[in-house]
Amino acid sequence: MSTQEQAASKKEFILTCEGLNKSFDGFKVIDDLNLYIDKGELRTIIGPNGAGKSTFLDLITGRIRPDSGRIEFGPGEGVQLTKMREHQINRLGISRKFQTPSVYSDHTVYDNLLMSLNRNRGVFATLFYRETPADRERIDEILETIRMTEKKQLIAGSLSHGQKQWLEIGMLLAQDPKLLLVDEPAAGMTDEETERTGELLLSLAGAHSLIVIEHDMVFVRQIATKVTVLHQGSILREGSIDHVQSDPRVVEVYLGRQHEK
Ligand SMILES: Nc1ncnc2c1ncn2[C@@H]1O[C@H](COP(=O)(O)OP(=O)(O)OP(=O)(O)O)[C@@H](O)[C@H]1O
Repeated sequence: MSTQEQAASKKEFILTCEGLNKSFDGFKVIDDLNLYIDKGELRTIIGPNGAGKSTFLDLITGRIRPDSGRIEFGPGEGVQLTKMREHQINRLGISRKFQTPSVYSDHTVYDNLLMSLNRNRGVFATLFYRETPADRERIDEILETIRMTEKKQLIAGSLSHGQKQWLEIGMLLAQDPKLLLVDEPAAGMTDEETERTGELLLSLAGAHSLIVIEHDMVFVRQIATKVTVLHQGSILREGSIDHVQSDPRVVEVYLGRQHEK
């Protein structure tokens, strides 16, 4: 689809980024970026180190502000994110999962999910809160989604790296996000964990929209329907995994250099 066609069908997009720019100390990290994410889509973003992938997620979540450009969230006349604060953007339903898992190590898997479910109730209310049957049902549902029902009474600190990552994804799901931003989920995982993570992310698409940043091309192939290749802060190529993997420019600036790392 051309940029004009994309702009014309904007009503369907969960995220619309147009003319986005961001420099650090005069160095352009995001360069006139136009990027559109469909509602329910799982988009994978790849690209060399320093291409601006993490910066792009920072701009969406309000961690940093763009120098210029628009980021709209939601179909139709979306909400303009660029002037909002991080917690306001989070409350709209945009959640980010960083590379390192962050769970409450001394608590059980179940309690971690319960605490996430209660996050919006505030600390004081949470201290004295007893879960309702609806909460228990929701937690059971999430446990099933992340395939950790049998692990629910385990202390989170005793889980494997992969299990911690799935738990954290579950904790984000407890907040019912519309858009999930996931930073290198397969990093540090075994092949089996990587595959399960791919299955999990694929199962979330549709009901949620997802942007996944990843370097592991086996994993990208497993999850990717549409891949965006970011290079020097703008889109180098976009399309199916086969399309981008066979593109000489993508091979030149990224795939051909991966083994050098
Ligand atoms: N807060 C900051 N201040 C100054 N420079 C920054 C800041 N954040 C990022 N950069 C620079 O911006 C460029 C893009 O970084 P970014 O982390 O977005 O790349 P990336 O595509 O995520 O790379 P990687 O694959 O290595 O994570 C890099 O040159 C980085 O050093």
